[in-house]
Amino acid sequence: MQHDLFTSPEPEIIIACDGRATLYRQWIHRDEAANLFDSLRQSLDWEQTVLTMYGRQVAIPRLNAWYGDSGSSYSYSGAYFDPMPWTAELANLRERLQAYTDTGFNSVLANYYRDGRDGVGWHSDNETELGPEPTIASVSLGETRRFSLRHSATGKTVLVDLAAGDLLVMSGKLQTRWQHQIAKSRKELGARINLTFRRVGEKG
Ligand SMILES: O=C(O)CCC(=O)C(=O)O
Ligand SMILES: [Fe+2]
Repeated sequence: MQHDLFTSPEPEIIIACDGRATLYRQWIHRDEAANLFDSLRQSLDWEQTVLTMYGRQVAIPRLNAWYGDSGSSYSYSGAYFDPMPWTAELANLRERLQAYTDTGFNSVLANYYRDGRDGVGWHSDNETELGPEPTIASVSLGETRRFSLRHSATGKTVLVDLAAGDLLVMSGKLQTRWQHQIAKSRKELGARINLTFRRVGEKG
């Protein structure tokens, strides 16, 4: 059974004001996290998204892939994604996350940071399709990277290093009151995969 591949760590409350961020360190056991990283790196259909910004074509500094139920299409910084059907591994993770967080997820955005030069700039996951107070479950695999959260009104910043197997659950008003990023780094860093499970509303 898959059950012993997952742990039940004590939650660490990262943010409890103007939204919630809760960290479950090593939610996936180290060995299993390493296997999953290798497998997803090879099996997911990684794409280079190119956005049009101020009339120029800009390749975002990471690869990504979008999986989900059919109908859960999603726009992200002006790019449209139609999800690919769930792979067995992603479907299995979704099942575990749904049971663990008591939330329904219909899609997952996978990000692949090849090295320290890849990252994601300050943003909120506040697209209307996600609804006003989305619960987003973020699973990290591979290299440890620093995740920063910044409170929009006060500028208060909270830093958390996300390591292989860690689960971060963001909910409540977090996506309206806070922004987050994975800063680029000058350090020699290995590759990292992050999976953000989301619930996207059906579009009319
Ligand atoms: O890589 C991460 O930990 C965060 C990714 C993220 O913020 C996003 O996909 O919206
Ligand atoms: Fe995000």
